[in-house]
Amino acid sequence: MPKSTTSKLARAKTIVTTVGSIAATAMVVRSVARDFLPPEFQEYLYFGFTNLINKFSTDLTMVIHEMDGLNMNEIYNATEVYLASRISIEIRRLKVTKISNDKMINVAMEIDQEFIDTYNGVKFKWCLISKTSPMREQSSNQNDMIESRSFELTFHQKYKDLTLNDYLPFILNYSKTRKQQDKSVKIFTVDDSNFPTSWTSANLDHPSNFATMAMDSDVKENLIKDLDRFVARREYYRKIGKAWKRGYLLYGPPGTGKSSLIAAMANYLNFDIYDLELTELHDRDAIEEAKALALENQQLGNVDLVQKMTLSGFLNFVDGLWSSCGDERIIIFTTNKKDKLDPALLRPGRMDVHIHMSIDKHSLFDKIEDLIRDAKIMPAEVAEQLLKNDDPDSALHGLIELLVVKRTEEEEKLAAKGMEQRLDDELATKQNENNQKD
Ligand SMILES: Nc1ncnc2c1ncn2[C@@H]1O[C@H](COP(=O)(O)OP(=O)(O)OP(=O)(O)O)[C@@H](O)[C@H]1O
Repeated sequence: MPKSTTSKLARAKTIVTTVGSIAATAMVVRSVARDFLPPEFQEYLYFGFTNLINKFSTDLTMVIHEMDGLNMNEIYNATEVYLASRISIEIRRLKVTKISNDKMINVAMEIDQEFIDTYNGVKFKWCLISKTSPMREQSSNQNDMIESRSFELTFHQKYKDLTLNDYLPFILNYSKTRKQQDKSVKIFTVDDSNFPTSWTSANLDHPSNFATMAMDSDVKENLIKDLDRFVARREYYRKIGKAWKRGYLLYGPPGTGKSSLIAAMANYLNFDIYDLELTELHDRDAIEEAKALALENQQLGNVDLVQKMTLSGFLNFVDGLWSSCGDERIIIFTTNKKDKLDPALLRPGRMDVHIHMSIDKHSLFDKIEDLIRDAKIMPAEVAEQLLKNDDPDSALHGLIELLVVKRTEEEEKLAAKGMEQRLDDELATKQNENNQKD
């Protein structure tokens, strides 16, 4: 190897070793300082050190604190979610958690770990920092400490606009979509037994989905298309200046699947349900509070319609829900008696899609009813035949064929019996005649 190359390599090796040992020393100093120095002095050292480095650096660091006063910082939460999905094997320490309703194990960055993310070809360095300081105001005990966490985001200062206008909004959007995908669907009901009225929640865990719903296949297909169109149209609603909301009315006799369809829609969209039974809200205050709660939280609301409220009171209630700003909301009204509702309620804008949940019979049911009366068949044989085919029409046609066979067999049996009887009768008559002759 030429001498110059060897010396260059040696120099590079020295630089790498030096940088490595400086980094290692900094880590050791940082943890020793945390263990032995008072927090105020740690802070002083930390800022002195970062100021010194900043004088020579072209980097910019943004600090994203977990809390802004008493409020959670949305960017901090979003960053946690985003980094959890991006952190790779380069990270040596990870935080692993699972809270009871979570579907999966959550992995997150641990304190003092660093991660380099690349976005649009630009490198962004993330580090999770934790600081403790005495709880002076809130606690009487001088030794009580409070922990505050923050992410530090470091990048070349020329990318400040890209970071604020593209990278951070991208992280916010990503985390929102991710949370939506990972969460369990919940059902919230109003608890007005206490004051103030509040929502109580439970996991929906309803097995209903579009595959299990027995309803007209065209109506089902149109409903799925309508929901898909609605959730994809955020920008469209904004452009035309309309609140991003859609109203559905499910009507039909009790037990025809209205509640099941709501569960199927919630499971399909992964939306929470806020269930408002207006009969259970007895006084005006409770209704007003339920409305306020719905405005804050509602994503997919089910309102059971009753006739107890005045029309103007009800319109006020519905329009209040509609006029709230915020993200996508679907409100589903259910009733057993659509004809009793005022047309003002039914107009598009309040209830955009009307779905009749009925006990309509399949066109082949009458034929089956006729055949089954005459055919001698056991219920287990009917069930066995229906299970042979997934397609309802083919399954019913199969059953009809089986019933025809059974009926023919029965007719043949009866005919044979009839013939036997006739022969017996004829024989008996002949014997009688012979006896009389004798
Ligand atoms: N069309 C349907 N498809 C699938 N299951 C149905 C259907 N209709 C009724 N069911 C079944 O019948 C039961 C009662 O249905 P559901 O509670 O959804 O009816 P509903 O119309 O909401 O009744 P109500 O008006 O009394 O609240 C559920 O367990 C559901 O599984």
